[in-house]
Order: sequence, then C-alpha cells, then structure tokens
Amino acid sequence: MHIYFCGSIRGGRQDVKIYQNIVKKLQTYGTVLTEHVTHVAISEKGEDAVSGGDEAIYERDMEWLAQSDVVVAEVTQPSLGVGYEIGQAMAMKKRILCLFRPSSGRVLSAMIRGAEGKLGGTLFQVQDYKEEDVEGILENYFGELTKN
Ligand SMILES: O=c1[nH]c(=O)n([C@H]2C[C@H](O)[C@@H](COP(=O)(O)O)O2)cc1CO
Repeated sequence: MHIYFCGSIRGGRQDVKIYQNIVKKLQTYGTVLTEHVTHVAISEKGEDAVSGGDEAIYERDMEWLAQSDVVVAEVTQPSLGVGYEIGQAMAMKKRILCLFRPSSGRVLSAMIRGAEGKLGGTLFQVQDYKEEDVEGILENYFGELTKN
C-alpha cells in the first residue's frame, strides 16, 4: 500500500514530533511516500536539497499523490500546502483521513471539517484525536481498510 502523509512544512514545524509518531505507525501498513515531512532537518523554509526547487517539489508530490492508495493528513497546524494536497486528493477521489487535535485550541477550517462525507461513504474522514490515541485510531482505520 502506498500512503501519502501530509503535514505542515512552511506553515510551521511545531508538530514534527507528532508527524514522526504517525508516520512510524503508518510504515507498519505500507510505504509512506512523503517520509521527508517528518525530518527535523527540514525547517519551515522547506526542502533545500531538491534540485529544481519548488517546481520540482510540486511535481514530485503531485506524482506521489496520484500514486497513493490512501492519504493521511495531520491538519492541526494550518498549512496552505496540506490544504492544497487534500483538495487535489479529493479531486482524484482518493481515500483520505484528516487528523485534528482539538487540544491545540484551534478550530479546524470549515473547508476541511465541512467536506466530511462529500466523496460519499467513508472516503473522506475527519478524526479528532488526542496524541496518546493516535496509534489506536490508525489501527482501526487501517483495520477497516484491509477488511475491504
Ligand atoms: O519543501 C516542501 N516539501 C514538500 O513536500 N511540501 C509538501 C508536503 C507537505 O505535506 C506540504 C506542506 O505544505 P506547506 O509547506 O505549505 O506547509 O507540502 C512542501 C514543502 C514546502 O512548502
């Protein structure tokens, strides 16, 4: 299974440790195409080791998104890129799980929360979670997926 993980980069790197935990768990279910999102060496300036710059990053990521079987997005730290990836993934009719921590004190964008169910059935889901529950949430989600 190919998994596309979305997490904030230029939107701010505050949650990078949480991304690491999520991706570690995701790697037990398949290949995470975007593991770099969890790298502490990538600052909020973005990747600087990609020759071809932002255009190459965009093209690589859209290609990975197209290849993915499931998209998991941590949406607590607001990020234009993550919002864009989710919109594109919806247009591609991908299976998408958005994870949000209400304990952050933030209120999730209506363009994400309000899109729940819009692809029909459970294709687009938003799940509120606490950090300590994330493994169980992913176990349930991927358990259901592999049943189908
Ligand atoms: O350097 C990058 N590399 C990269 O893969 N991205 C992608 C993956 C992330 O899920 C998302 C983060 O978007 P943003 O940088 O706007 O927070 O965009 C984004 C950047 C920088 O915008």
